[in-house]
Amino acid sequence: MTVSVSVRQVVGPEDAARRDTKGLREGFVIEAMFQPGELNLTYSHLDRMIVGGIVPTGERLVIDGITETGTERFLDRREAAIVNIGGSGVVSVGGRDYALGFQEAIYVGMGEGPLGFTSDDPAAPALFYLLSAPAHRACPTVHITREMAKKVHLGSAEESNARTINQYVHPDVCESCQLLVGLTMFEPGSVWNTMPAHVHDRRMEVYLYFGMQAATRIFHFMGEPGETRHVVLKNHEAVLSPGWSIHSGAGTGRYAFIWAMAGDNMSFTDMDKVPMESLR
Ligand SMILES: O=C(O)C(=O)C[C@H](O)C(=O)CO
Ligand SMILES: [Zn+2]
Repeated sequence: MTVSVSVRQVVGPEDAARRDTKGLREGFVIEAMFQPGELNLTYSHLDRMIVGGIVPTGERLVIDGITETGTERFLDRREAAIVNIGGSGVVSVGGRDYALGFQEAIYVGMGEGPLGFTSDDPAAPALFYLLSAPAHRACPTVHITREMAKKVHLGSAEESNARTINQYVHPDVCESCQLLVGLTMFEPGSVWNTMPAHVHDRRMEVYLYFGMQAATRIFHFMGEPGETRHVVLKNHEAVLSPGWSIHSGAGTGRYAFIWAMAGDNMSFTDMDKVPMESLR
């Protein structure tokens, strides 16, 4: 079993504004993360967030150590959150097993590990989405159910953006050092996320779009408010968002997404709203 790790360097706003579609995708989009039997990680230099897709279909997949962190064990100086967006499965943390159903999550504190991943049914495998950021203290490992998530209702049918933000890793749900993770779901017919748009230079963010039909596409908007660009994303593609970039999308059909942030604070509402007149 191999853990594949690709590294993404930081792209600045002037560079991003000059890139063509291919260049934007190379800098920001994470494709083909979820592959049967594979454990694929992307190490982003945006707040050193690691983003991964893990699909166990046979032997247990394990993350113990990766050379990119320069530590003996993966979580020696990191925390992690794992959300299951597939069939039921088990995440083992230092030998303790946690059964994770669809849209259940686990927060894993610094110093824990190794992390093991199995699916209950290899024909309907678990799809484990992993996020990990540097940590400075050991917070307790917590199994987070859908019911435990803090719910925030936003938007309206008139604005095509009625949605519920489920906050999984959030100070009101469980302790963490800098990770914030949640899952946003839409009312039928609502297609817009995060519009009006915002930026938060204090925290990077990464979106994973999922729950889509094969032909559904997300037009994901990024860039500085006065220099917006878009990338077209399909099911299970993720997009990195630096602090200077808006991160908003519209889907051609039903979808949901997982957002995750790391940076200087854990205040979800600390965001700079972008007036519509500023968008170009
Ligand atoms: O639907 C939304 O709006 C979101 O989910 C927004 C993200 O949570 C976000 O951008 C937090 O900063
Ligand atoms: Zn945001």
